[in-house]
Amino acid sequence: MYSSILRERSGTFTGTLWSRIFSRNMGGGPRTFPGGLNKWQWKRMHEKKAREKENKLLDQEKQLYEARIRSEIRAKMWGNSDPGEKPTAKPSQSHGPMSPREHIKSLADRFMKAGADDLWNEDDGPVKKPVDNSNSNSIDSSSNSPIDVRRLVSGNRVSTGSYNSNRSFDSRRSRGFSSMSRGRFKRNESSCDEGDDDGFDAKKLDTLSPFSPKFAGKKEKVKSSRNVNGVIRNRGLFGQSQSQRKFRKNDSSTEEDSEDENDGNGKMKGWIDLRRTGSSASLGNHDVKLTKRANRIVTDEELYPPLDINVVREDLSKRKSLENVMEENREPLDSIYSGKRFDESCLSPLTLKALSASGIVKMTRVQDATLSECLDGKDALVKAKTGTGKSMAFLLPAIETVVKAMRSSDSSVHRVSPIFALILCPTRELASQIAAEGKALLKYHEGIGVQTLIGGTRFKLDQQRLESDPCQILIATPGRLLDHIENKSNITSRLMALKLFIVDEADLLLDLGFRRDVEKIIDCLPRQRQSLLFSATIPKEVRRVSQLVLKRDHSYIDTIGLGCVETHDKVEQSVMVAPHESHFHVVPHLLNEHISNTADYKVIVFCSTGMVTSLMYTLLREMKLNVREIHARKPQLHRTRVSDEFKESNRLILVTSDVSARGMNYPDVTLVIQVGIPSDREQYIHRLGRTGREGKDGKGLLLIAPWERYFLDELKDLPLEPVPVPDLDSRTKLEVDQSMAKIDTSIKEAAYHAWLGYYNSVRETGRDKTTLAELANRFCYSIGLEKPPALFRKTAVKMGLKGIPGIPIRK
Ligand SMILES: Nc1ncnc2c1ncn2[C@@H]1O[C@H](COP(=O)(O)OP(=O)(O)OP(=O)(O)O)[C@@H](O)[C@H]1O
Repeated sequence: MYSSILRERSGTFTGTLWSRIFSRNMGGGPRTFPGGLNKWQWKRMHEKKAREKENKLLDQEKQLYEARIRSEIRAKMWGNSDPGEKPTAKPSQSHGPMSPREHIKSLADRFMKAGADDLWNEDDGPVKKPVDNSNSNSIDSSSNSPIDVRRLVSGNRVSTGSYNSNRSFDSRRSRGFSSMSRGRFKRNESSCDEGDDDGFDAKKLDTLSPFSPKFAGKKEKVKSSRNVNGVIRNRGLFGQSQSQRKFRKNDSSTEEDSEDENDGNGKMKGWIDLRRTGSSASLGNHDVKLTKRANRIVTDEELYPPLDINVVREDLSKRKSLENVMEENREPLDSIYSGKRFDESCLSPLTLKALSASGIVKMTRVQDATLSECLDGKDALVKAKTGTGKSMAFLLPAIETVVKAMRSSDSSVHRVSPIFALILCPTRELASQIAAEGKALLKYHEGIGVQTLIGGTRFKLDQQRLESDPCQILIATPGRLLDHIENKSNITSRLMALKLFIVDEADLLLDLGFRRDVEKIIDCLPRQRQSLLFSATIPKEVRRVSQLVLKRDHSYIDTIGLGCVETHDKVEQSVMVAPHESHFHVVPHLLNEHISNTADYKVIVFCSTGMVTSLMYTLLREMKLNVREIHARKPQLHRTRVSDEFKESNRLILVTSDVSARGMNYPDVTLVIQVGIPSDREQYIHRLGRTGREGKDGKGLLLIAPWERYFLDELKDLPLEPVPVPDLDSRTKLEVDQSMAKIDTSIKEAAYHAWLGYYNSVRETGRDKTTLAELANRFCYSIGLEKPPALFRKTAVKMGLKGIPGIPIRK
């Protein structure tokens, strides 16, 4: 479904993780998985297993840590750093720590080397020599004065003023561990080791032993044993000791700071800080030497250092909340959104501002899947379900292309103002709708304009409009654009600067009806351009002819996925098979039923042709239903007005032909009724797609005659439920008959001719002309005509109906 994003490049499928998983698991492979699981159950099962595994690993890590602490403490008790060795009575002099002076000198040497900046970390700072007040013989007690390592080793850097400690710390931090991994590292690295531990406080121990519950409650005891020698190994590198925090606050330490550290609990800090002055990388071998400290006596308290269970809890809760945040951001599998935000993309700030002004934050799956590819300038053929934001998916790259082109192009080079992005779409209403969306996205981009070139308006007015207003993005229907190209308006020269060519509803525009026009338009465009084709349906033939527009190495981005249904799960689909004669009775009945069950109803009724639409509209209007009509025979002004009205309102019925089937975004349509078979499977999907947009619910009903059943074969992979023909009460029947009787005969005759023309053009029904004539006659009687109206001879010849019984010809 949505989350399966398949990319095909030059015949090979590549792409995101999911596309790879699906291309492996789904593409040509089984649709169900062991245990009869479907792919989502299979995926969820594996995600759960991964989580469990991760938790198990964390537990193991804790246990290992505890074991390690215990074994090291045991070793200290025996006076040997290696738990496996025999206990020794005296500390080994050969492994004693180097003196602080030596240590600092080695650090200084290392830190002063060219390019050693990045060896500094936030722990580099004022340290002082630890005071040996117990049995340690390994520390040089002669030097008591505080030592600022940074000052010591980087005097010249400080004096030149080029060293910014804070900046250095931040950059270090940003390169370093995440807080979680730091935390975990801290636990692993902070083990007890031999060495001076004078002044070593319980807080330090807290961070050392976070796991074993038997250590809890020993804190007080430890406080009383501060004079016990002991160093926390590497703790200074990753732990958050008090002195570190203090140091971070004021990295150029004062004498006062140092004095504080010299007394009481601060005694050991000096030594710890000294150890903290370099990363393990910076310390190199010196660090190794330091860890091999003289043995010392370990008290009971130290043997069982207090476990701060709160630290563990905090760690775990942090981890949990992180998981929760991730879980929250994860979109449900049937959501149209991907979870990615627009501000994570590289759209220009003004576009982002416009998006957020419209309340648009998250990308839909198709936008997420295509945006980076489109912004990279690659050609793409994109397939995504209806109402999932394809228009925005191509408008955003169009805007960014214009922004880039305007930034780089010298306006004096162009004699005429250039059009950088051209969008072709099949209908006038769709062009206007895309233009409106484009204008909203261009709200903050001054000097960038979007214009339409659509039929039904005056040619001259088009030209004036194009010249007076800025227009770098042009949205056009093929016929009208071709008119302009062929009439040698300056559109051809303006198109020479074109960078991006987009074809919306690409399968329709590359189909025979439009292909000629599209080919002629392409001939006028520069060859060096990016091209994008979008549609909710892309049959195989269209993939083949897409080469007309796209480069050979284009991407194929399919957010629906191989083998997945192209319609929305949330849209209930049903089919009703009723005799043709009863269709004009059934439709009002269904509408009345829906209206009484749905407070805010909004219904679209699709009819096969404009004239049949007109007849249906007139009938429903006669029956006092709140109804509007749009079809190609209506003047453009009427079409625009009705389209806008239907967008804004509810409790309205729109009767329409296929002019409204594609792309039209009428929000919150509750029911789509298709009367008679659509021209093909794709058209069924697009008509149905007027409901259930933006992930909402919807209903669709296909009403066909028994002889149209063959068409269901084309939809057999879609979840269509057969529903019975309703019992029509005599009152409704009478009401329909009376209303039909009131309708002008010319409307009915036109409807008959249109009906005949439509079914004659459908391959399956047009083959057998005699049967077609019989069916047409039945239709004719069902709409209240006494006899079929005659055809013009020329028309009959064209349709292959001349001489067919039941088809009268005009004398
Ligand atoms: N990221 C987004 N967040 C919220 N709403 C969005 C987003 N992207 C698009 N929309 C809205 O979703 C609606 C449907 O979008 P659009 O008409 O582009 O769908 P479509 O995929 O082109 O449909 P069709 O296949 O019918 O042409 C529009 O109202 C649009 O403004």
